[in-house]
Amino acid sequence: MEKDAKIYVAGHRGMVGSAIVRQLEKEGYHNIITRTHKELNLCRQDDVEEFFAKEKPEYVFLAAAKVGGIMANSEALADFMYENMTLEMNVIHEAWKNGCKKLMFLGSSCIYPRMAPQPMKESCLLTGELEKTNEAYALAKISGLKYCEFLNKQYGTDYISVMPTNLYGPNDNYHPEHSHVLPALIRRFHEAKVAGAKEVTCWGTGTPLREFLYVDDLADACVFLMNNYSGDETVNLGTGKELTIKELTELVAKVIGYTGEIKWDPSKPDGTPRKLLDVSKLESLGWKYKTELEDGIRLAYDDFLNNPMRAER
Ligand SMILES: NC(=O)C1=CN([C@@H]2O[C@H](COP(=O)(O)OP(=O)(O)OC[C@H]3O[C@@H](n4cnc5c(N)ncnc54)[C@H](OP(=O)(O)O)[C@@H]3O)[C@@H](O)[C@H]2O)C=CC1
Ligand SMILES: C[C@H]1O[C@H](OP(=O)(O)OP(=O)(O)OC[C@H]2O[C@@H](n3cnc4c(=O)[nH]c(N)nc43)[C@H](O)[C@@H]2O)[C@@H](O)[C@@H](O)C1=O
Repeated sequence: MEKDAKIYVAGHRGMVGSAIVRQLEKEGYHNIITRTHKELNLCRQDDVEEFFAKEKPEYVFLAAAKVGGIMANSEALADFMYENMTLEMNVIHEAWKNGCKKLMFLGSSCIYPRMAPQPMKESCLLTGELEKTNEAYALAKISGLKYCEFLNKQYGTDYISVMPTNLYGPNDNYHPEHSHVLPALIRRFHEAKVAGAKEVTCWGTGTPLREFLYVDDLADACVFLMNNYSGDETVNLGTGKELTIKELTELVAKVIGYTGEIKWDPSKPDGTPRKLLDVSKLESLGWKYKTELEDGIRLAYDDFLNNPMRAER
């Protein structure tokens, strides 16, 4: 991307979109265009058509999506499918119709089969059944990835997709029920510490394994790949390291300084038992994460403390 290229970051007020804007600005890109959800609802085809025809961005980072943790996903399967499928088709299609040179579509590691061999390689896509708690979201993300691939094949575009592991960091969603596990734990342990609570209850059994990438590292990887990768196959974005949810709760409690007991509520879903990305393709392209999990949790906790409004979203 040329430093004065017109770059549209969709979803710039979200955790990932805001990190991509920060990274682009840090690297000297100065012609970034954005629209809030209120200004442009990406599910509305006519509005998206009008926006692209007028603005004609040269590059697009598609980081807008309906996003949520395990409960949000499993309780609203229809909404997660409809909104994600609609908005990504609208954006990718209009980008192509209006001559966008390169587009990056962001998916998620939940696109891979529930029982995929671990660590999961990009090539295991569509080789088995999906995890039921996020089946709708995964199907929408697989469709977006495939639409990019099919445009490349049929029309010779250079549209790429990346599949990040579980992310966390500044501008995360700290909603107590709808968020992902890391922001949920930051909020719950902080509130327990402030209230002097003797115990905190977390969801599921604590046995599932997860991998976490700090969002500023993710944004660095996205800009790097936009400049250094072309291809139909997606690229996994992660650290290649995992821990159990129980170990994660202990780490968050340590960072926050909560010393009470941690209990488990097995009536809440565990989700996929293990979800570790094979990051050898990413590393062979020349990129590796920088932020270790404990350091990243400290940074995320600072963000939580300094952005009280964010905690209420
Ligand atoms: N968070 C994570 O752990 C992971 C995220 N990802 C991917 O990263 C991307 C961004 O996620 P993240 O930043 O966490 O999510 P956020 O919820 O923080 O941000 C999503 C953004 O998209 C906007 N948006 C949603 N629907 C629409 C719409 N119809 N029209 C216009 N804007 C819309 C939201 O605006 P508003 O808030 O106003 O609705 C918000 O700014 C997604 O593609 C997601 O799949 C992948 C793996 C893990
Ligand atoms: C990014 C990814 O995110 C989702 O998949 P997930 O990894 O299962 O998501 P999660 O972060 O919500 O949970 C991870 C684990 O943590 C446990 N857990 C404990 N206590 C809390 C808790 O308080 N909140 C939450 N949310 N989980 C908790 C929880 O029971 C589970 O075992 C999908 O949306 C999927 O579509 C997707 O892309």
